Amino acid sequence: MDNPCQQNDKENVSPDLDTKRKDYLEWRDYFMSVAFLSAQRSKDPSTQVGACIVNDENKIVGIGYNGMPNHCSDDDLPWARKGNWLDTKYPYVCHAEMNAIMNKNCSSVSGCTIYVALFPCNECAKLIIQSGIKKVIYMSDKHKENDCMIASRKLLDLAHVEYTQHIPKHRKIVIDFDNINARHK
Ligand SMILES: Nc1ccn([C@H]2C[C@H](O)[C@@H](COP(=O)(O)O)O2)c(=O)n1
Ligand SMILES: [Zn+2]
Repeated sequence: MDNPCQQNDKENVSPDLDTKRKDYLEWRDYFMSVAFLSAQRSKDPSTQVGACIVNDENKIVGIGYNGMPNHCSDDDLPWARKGNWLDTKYPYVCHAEMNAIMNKNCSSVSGCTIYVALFPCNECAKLIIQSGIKKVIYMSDKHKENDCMIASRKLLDLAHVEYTQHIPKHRKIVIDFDNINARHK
């Protein structure tokens, strides 16, 4: 007798639902996406950066984005890029890498990898080195020629911290809540 719960009618079996997915997110795209999702929390009007720290078991141990320090209202501090230095965001804003390291949910990030949207500046390179992070995976190196980035590479090289540009396998990753809601109705 046919079991009504068992989908054994060949015509009703969708090959896509019986076979392991092939287009799932591989680890690197996944962690870089987490960094980019975190960047969406940033209130910086011009550049939103996210960072995600991962241990050698592929577990996320820290996430951060660029923003003003804790207890310093981001309504009271400037977000400008130009003008008197003290009236710009630069002396105040905490970089994504710093926040990811400070937000760590384990005792140490030694030996971990940090995924970050932009190549780390020299100040973040120092934090990365001191925290024991061993690998930087970045998406963009658009300020490559700046002195800060030259200093950063010098420090990372001396400290034997590897850095690699991420080449995504998935060209586009979309979270479409409307579509998700429609499919779950
Ligand atoms: N690796 C980086 C590079 C930059 N940031 C932050 C710092 C600022 O909030 C913003 C850069 O501003 P811009 O000069 O492009 O207006 O991005 C970071 O968190 N991590
Ligand atoms: Zn930085």
